[in-house]
Amino acid sequence: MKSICELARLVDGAEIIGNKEIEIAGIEHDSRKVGKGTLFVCIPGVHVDGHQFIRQAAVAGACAILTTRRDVEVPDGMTILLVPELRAALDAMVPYFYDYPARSMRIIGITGTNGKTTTSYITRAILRHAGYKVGLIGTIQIMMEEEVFPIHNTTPDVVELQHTLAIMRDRGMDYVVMEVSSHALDQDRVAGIEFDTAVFTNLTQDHLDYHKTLENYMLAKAKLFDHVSEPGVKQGKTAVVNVDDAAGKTMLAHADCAHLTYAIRQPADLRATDVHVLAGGANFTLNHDSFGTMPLQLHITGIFNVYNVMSAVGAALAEHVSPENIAAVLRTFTSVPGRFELVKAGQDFSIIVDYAHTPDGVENVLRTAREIAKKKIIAVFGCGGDRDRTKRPIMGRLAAKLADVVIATSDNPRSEDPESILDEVEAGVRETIGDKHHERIADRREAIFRAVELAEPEDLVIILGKGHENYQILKDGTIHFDDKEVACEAVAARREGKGCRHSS
Ligand SMILES: CC(=O)N[C@H]1[C@@H](OP(=O)(O)OP(=O)(O)OC[C@H]2O[C@@H](n3ccc(=O)[nH]c3=O)[C@H](O)[C@@H]2O)O[C@H](CO)[C@@H](O)[C@@H]1O[C@H](C)C(=O)N[C@@H](C)C(=O)N[C@H](CCC(=O)O)C(=O)O
Ligand SMILES: Nc1ncnc2c1ncn2[C@@H]1O[C@H](COP(=O)(O)OP(=O)(O)OP(=O)(O)O)[C@@H](O)[C@H]1O
Ligand SMILES: N[C@H](CCC[C@H](N)C(=O)O)C(=O)O
Ligand SMILES: [Mg+2]
Repeated sequence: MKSICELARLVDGAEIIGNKEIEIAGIEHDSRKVGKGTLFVCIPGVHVDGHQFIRQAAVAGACAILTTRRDVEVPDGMTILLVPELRAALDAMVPYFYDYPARSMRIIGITGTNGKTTTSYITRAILRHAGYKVGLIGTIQIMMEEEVFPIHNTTPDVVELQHTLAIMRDRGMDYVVMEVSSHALDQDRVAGIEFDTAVFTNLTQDHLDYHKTLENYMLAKAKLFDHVSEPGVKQGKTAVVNVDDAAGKTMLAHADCAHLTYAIRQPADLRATDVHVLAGGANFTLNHDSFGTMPLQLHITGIFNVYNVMSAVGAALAEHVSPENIAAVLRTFTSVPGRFELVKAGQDFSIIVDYAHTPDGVENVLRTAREIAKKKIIAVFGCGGDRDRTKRPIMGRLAAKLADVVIATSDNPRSEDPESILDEVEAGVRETIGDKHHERIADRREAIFRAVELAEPEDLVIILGKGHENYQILKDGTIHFDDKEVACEAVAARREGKGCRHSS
């Protein structure tokens, strides 16, 4: 509980209209989450204006609203906390409301186009093996030790994030490992968080719909390193940076703290040498002054995962985890849901489900697939709607170049027409295809069934873009959809000589 006056004092120019004596029991910007004594934050969003939900919030128990609009109408008895700028007000008030939870735990933030989720899972495993209680916040879910909670954004907004951190603190987490998306950095969702270790994985094209240029996108990522540089209550902060990536330099330039660099191709503090990518994993040697050399046989494969391992090891070293604990986890770590995940349904060919949804992701994953494939690669992939359109033909080109059979399909079309997305994907496919086998099937289920139907013994069917997702977002709503489930159904249907429509 905090008094509304306390909250108002945090914001220059704030004014309380109505009862000044009220106590605030919670802060929410979603009317559906409001309870008794809540301060309801009215956000004019992209889709709807939060001011429309004031009455609903009042019925649900909200005692006050936070707004920038003096002319707003509220039910009798409701207090208005009027501020000049909403985001700045939230950034000041919400961490204060929860007593700055991030100050009581060590926080590891991971940014970069690809590899954040994978790095976060490996880091979590290492820290837990070292005996710490770990919270995780990222694309797939929120975790507090073994307990799992749903999540809607990779990095939640400041209201949900601070609330989550407060619960983690109250449950005694020593560490929080969190993915920090470029949207979150641009929108200050991580305000009030003092990071102990900030990790940069890589920067390649994505989200140009939002950031417009790669430069803006890079500078948004660099804000994580501005955060880690800010003076605060924490000691011993470190920036862990991939210096094989050209943007690594920019991240380091923003990081006024200790640096721990990692690379395969460049000189760096932490290096992987003698890298061999195999079907079931990758063998390499890790080199760092603190332990000399560490020979490893990973159970996850692809050069990109060697980089993800180095990000996680860099974070663990920055947090002074012993090399023995690190090695023990790397030798046993098997998978991250939906990332290069093998689907075993008794078939005589391989099926892999992967979350590659950027040009770099598609390229990395298909190159890895090529290294391990015994026969043909049949790739099923699409591009999300309401997202960076410029990546569509590029992903089409890469799939056509690196797979033997391409089946272009829908990812999450969201509000867009699936066929128009496919037109843009196909433009890239056609440029590159030569005489390769190419099909276009908008229905993702049919596309997966078709790939399975086409597969011959020892082929590799690779289904890209949706990984762990168990839904598909269509214009008319969201349906249950799970690539792994559908792939298993397709194998079963093929065995029984049935088609796609018979087994749903
Ligand atoms: C562009 C963007 O960042 N949009 C975010 C924004 O949504 P919005 O502006 O559309 O909000 P809105 O739906 O119009 O709602 C406005 C207000 O009305 C409220 N409302 C709405 C309905 C209702 O019944 N009652 C109610 O009170 C909402 O809670 C909100 O406060 O505010 C929402 C609440 O915080 C976010 O969930 C939403 O993220 C959307 C879902 C999104 O897709 N974001 C993507 C682009 C994103 O942020 N992605 C990155 C990951 C990228 C990566 O890892 O590659 C991420 O961190 O997830
Ligand atoms: N280090 C990497 N470099 C390039 N591609 C990668 C890397 N790690 C993973 N990938 C590819 O990107 C996909 C997504 O990986 P992951 O979920 O770890 O990334 P992410 O950064 O969390 O993505 P998102 O931004 O959607 O949350 C993987 O399924 C794989 O295809
Ligand atoms: N964090 C990414 C995830 C993309 C996943 C892909 N399946 C899609 O829907 O485009 C985004 O929101 O752009
Ligand atoms: Mg992620």
